[in-house]
Amino acid sequence: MTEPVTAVVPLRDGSSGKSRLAAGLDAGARRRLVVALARHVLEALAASRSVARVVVVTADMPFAREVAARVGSPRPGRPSAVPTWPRPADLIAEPPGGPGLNAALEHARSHVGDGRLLMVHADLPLLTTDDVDAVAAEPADIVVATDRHGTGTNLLRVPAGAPFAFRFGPGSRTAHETEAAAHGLTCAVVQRPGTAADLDTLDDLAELAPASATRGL
Ligand SMILES: Nc1nc2c(ncn2[C@@H]2O[C@H](COP(=O)(O)OP(=O)(O)OP(=O)(O)O)[C@@H](O)[C@H]2O)c(=O)[nH]1
Ligand SMILES: C=C(OP(=O)(O)O)C(=O)O
Repeated sequence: MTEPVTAVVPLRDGSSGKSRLAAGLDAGARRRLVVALARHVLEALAASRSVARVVVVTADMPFAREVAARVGSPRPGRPSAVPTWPRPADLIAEPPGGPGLNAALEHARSHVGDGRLLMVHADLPLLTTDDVDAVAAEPADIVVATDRHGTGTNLLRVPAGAPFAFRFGPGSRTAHETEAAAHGLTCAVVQRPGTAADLDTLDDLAELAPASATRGL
């Protein structure tokens, strides 16, 4: 039996995110996409056996509440991913004017207790419960689920109390491996279709558009 994780989902505000799509999608379309992607990720986490608690850390509480309220509700023509919503996400406000993703995750870590944390980006349209359970079960101290290029980090599992600094950003896969080694922690790198496909660019959108979380947008 896998020791459960607390999933931590960083969610940027409702207007500035997905800026790399601005050349092809207007602000309203980007917002709808961010909502659909985040909803998909939160539903996958909620339905995963290995997730005990879901936390969203955000600078935009009204937006996060709007996203969380849609989780588990039926979509027209599609069965609900979570027929009975088992665990609503807890929302944590990051400090105003905070310097970005790593600081937001650090803030979330200081608010959740012991155990194992699983940081999960909110832009993974193919993420499944099996993916989440596989990352949770990986036998290592640190688990990096890298992106399709093998250079980034889409999910990161850490022991809550470990002296491990988050290094999300360009080259974060290597940075996280280096950080693990510096603290004598074992590190596994995983790459599965559902964990590797993050939607950042217009090319990603074209490729992933038929996926469940982005279909029809
Ligand atoms: N709470 C919080 N989450 C963030 C922040 N920056 C990015 N995120 C989240 O981190 C994850 C990865 O985001 P990125 O792909 O780096 O950024 P993005 O806003 O989605 O897209 P770009 O604007 O194109 O970089 C997504 O879940 C974002 O919502 C931040 O400053 N605070
Ligand atoms: C933040 C990261 O990725 P992206 O901005 O591409 O989502 C990362 O890979 O560490």
